[in-house]
Amino acid sequence: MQLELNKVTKTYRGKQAVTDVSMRIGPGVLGLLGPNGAGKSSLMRILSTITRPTSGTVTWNGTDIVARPEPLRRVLGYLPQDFGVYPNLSAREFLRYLAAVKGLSTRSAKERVDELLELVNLTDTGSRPVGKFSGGMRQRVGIAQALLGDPELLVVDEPTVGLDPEERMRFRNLLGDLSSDRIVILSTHIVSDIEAIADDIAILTAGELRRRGTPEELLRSADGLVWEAIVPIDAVADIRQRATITRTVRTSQGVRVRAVAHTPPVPGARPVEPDLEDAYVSAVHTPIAPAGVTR
Ligand SMILES: Nc1ncnc2c1ncn2[C@@H]1O[C@H](COP(=O)(O)OP(=O)(O)OP(=O)(O)O)[C@@H](O)[C@H]1O
Repeated sequence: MQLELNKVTKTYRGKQAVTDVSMRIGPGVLGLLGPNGAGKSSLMRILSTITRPTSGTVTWNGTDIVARPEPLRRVLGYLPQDFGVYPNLSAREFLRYLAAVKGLSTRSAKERVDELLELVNLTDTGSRPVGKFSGGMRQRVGIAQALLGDPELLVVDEPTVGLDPEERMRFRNLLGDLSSDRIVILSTHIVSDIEAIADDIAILTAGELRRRGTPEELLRSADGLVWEAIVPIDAVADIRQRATITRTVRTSQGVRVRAVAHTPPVPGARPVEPDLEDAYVSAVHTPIAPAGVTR
């Protein structure tokens, strides 16, 4: 089970959305992290064979997915960012309909849909119209439809947008559970979405792969770049000129500022251990990946 990208580039009318991305992806959860407009959806649409790369190649177990998309499509589950439902159908009807479109026989569709409703915890609400579902419930229908064919490759594009904190957590756990025997690629701009479940993280900015590694490797890449200081409130704007602020907390002595920078952003700032959020910010704001971090 291996997906390999080699110098993948996507250009829309002269504008580059993805530039020269090369990665080898194996089983487990790959968290694709990047700010809005970084090219995550474009990359995921390419991996899902919805869009072709402008140049570069993608292979699935050695087979080029542009020249021969079928082997990948047979084992692919895809939850797009703008997943649409038929609001008047129940979750059960909707999933059975999609199973029929996928070519499952009526009998196996019935069994598979019941199994999936159970897996995403919608058995009790499976007969209600999807239009009446909360965002989290709809996303769970989305995951169920992506799992209809028991995919080896599951691609989910920003699945936690619009979910409340509890739904986010449930959704993350579900994706984590699904990753044991398949490749799960999950895109997000929120570090905490992938922190607990991704053993492999790729950070994309302005179409380019800035970092790739395990959470530990990414943390190491931000070593020596994270600072904390307590400053008067009117000094915060000044720090912002010299560093990327990742957090501010008001305290009785002033504002505790946490910032990413190559040098102390104010005299007396103390170096602190990076967390994944710091590592992400430093990757986005540091143009060149240190040696050894890009796989
Ligand atoms: N079909 C398209 N036509 C023209 N430009 C596009 C198209 N799709 C994406 N883009 C542009 O390509 C760049 C990357 O967009 P993409 O949607 O891939 O990024 P993203 O990281 O998924 O961001 P978001 O989370 O905001 O969707 C953006 O500048 C976007 O405007």
